[in-house]
Amino acid sequence: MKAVDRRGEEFVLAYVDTLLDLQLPDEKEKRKLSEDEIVSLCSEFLNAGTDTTSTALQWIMANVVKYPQIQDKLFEEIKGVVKETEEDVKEEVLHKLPYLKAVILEGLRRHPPGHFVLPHAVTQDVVLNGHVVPKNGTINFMVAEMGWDPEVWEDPMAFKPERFLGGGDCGGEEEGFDLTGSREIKMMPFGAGRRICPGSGLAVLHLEYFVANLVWKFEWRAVEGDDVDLSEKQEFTVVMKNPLQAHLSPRLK
Ligand code: HEM
Repeated sequence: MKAVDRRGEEFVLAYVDTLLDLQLPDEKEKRKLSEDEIVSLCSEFLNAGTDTTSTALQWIMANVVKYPQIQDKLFEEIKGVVKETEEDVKEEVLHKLPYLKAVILEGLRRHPPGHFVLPHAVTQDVVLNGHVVPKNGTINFMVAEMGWDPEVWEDPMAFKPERFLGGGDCGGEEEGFDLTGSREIKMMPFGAGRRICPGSGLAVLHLEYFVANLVWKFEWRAVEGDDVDLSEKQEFTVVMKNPLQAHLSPRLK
């Protein structure tokens, strides 16, 4: 846990350092950022980083509870690389858990916390599929719809982590699935291009780390008579309309 915390802390400090060095681009206004501006950027940064990650975590755990065979497979995979007496799944072993990575990617595809990115503007008139987008026009991207496109994804509304293991929709890409969209865009839960989420690496690390440890330490079961409901509700992010309820039993003796 400490190692992951430290990575988060280093990341935030590096971001604040960047802000302190930042010069506003307007020649007339060239100056360092004020204290208020830094506070507001830090607050934006913390908001952008916490609600998104915790929402994604809840959606992923909801599917882990709804589909016990996915949870069993995850547990078996972790058991293959972590000693039974070991209390934590350490950050260093996460790269040996491809099924865990597939579960996280499937969670971000099926339940992206943001169904849109932040508003963008075009810098010149653009014609897209016969439609003119005028200079300075605001545009956005339907992130969720991209991940649910039946022309790209087979049985898109099903939660099937296997599709990221090669041979499926993602066809065994050797370098792993391209979440940044630099090779091609099949889904973009973090956006794409110059304004892509700067916290995506940290977010995926957190999700892998938390899901691995939650499954390693506890057996998660649905509350009797309560089928996990995957209905959505729009808040700051798209959250579970009926938040996840589960019975947890410690696995470690
Ligand atoms: C699962 C977790 C997360 C998701 C799904 C997510 C998603 C996104 C998306 C879609 C954008 C907008 C990209 C665009 O407009 O093209 C964004 C921007 C941003 N995210 Fe994340 N994010 C997550 C976690 C984080 C974390 C952990 C941090 C920081 C620690 C963070 C910091 C930011 C910041 C500062 C921006 C604004 C970037 C800019 O405007 O240039 N995000 N994020």
